Amino acid sequence: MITVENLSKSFAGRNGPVVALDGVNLEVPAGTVLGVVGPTGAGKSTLARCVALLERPDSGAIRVDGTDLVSLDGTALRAARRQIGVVPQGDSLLRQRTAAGNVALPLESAGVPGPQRRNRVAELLDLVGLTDKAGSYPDQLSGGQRQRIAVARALAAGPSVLLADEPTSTLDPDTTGSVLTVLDRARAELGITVLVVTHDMAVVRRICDDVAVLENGRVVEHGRVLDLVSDGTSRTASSLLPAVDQNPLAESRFDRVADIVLVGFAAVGALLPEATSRFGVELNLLGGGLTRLAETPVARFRVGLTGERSDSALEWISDAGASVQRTLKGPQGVAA
Ligand SMILES: Nc1ncnc2c1ncn2[C@@H]1O[C@H](COP(=O)(O)OP(=O)(O)OP(=O)(O)O)[C@@H](O)[C@H]1O
Repeated sequence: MITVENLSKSFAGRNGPVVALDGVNLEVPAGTVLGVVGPTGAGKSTLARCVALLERPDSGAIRVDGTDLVSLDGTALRAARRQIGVVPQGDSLLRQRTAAGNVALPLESAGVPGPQRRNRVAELLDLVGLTDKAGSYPDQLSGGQRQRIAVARALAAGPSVLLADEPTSTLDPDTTGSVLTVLDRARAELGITVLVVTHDMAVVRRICDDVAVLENGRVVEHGRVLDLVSDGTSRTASSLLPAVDQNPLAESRFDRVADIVLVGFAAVGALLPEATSRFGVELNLLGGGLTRLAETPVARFRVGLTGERSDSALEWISDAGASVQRTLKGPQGVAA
């Protein structure tokens, strides 16, 4: 479990201090993945560097399993660092070492004896699916394979927390998938707590349980991904859900127009037709579609309803477990 309490950090800038983090509070439950997103300069990397103990915050606390890392120094700090594996931004492997040699590095530094080290490296290469690349040099690996080796190296010392700063930013969508699978396996098979900094909402969609949005050094939204997508006021929701094209002309033909979000719904296909027959309304799909958030199917549809009992139909859909967000009330276009 990682807890960040009131964390602040400024840097000296040409025109005075630059506030990178301004009273950040976050919690990452043990064995979950938190995605930290936000625009360029929001403070994401600074947060990751502070949690990795590569940067000292000006104030605040960073607790890993209850211990405040900020208050540590000397031997205690070195021991705490071993609890935190870091996948740095960009290409970070040593060119003159093989894949196995890169993974072995932290074990060599920790003085782990040869036979034990070899076993551990073999386990880690297996975890990231690159056993057959043990003897390859970084230049002989693809970008995605290099990142998977960087993840294996970050896991070598047996950390309880893994930090990954933009682990997929230089990769194409296919290769991104293989790196995300490895991060997901680290959480699922080793029970590691993962904090991943990213610009890419596909990373959040694929592996994150929770998401935190940083802007100007502050957390402006934080919560479970599956809760946020059902929250009509969430700014993260629209970038995670299937897009809906705006079509005011088509929408104006209906008595009611609503966005309906269904999370983990096995009967997505059945709910809307049932509302139609129960309430005698005409219900038309105007846009949206299906996606997956990690393993959970999620749908967002924009629907247009015509008929006297349109409101009752929407209420019934909501009672059945969907999030119903009214976007238009009546053909005159008065917002609800
Ligand atoms: N070492 C430093 N010295 C001076 N200013 C810094 C330093 N590191 C970060 N900053 C400033 O702190 C702010 C936050 O930077 P940070 O790199 O944490 O943002 P970010 O959200 O990770 O951005 P990006 O998405 O571009 O990586 C920015 O204004 C940045 O210029």
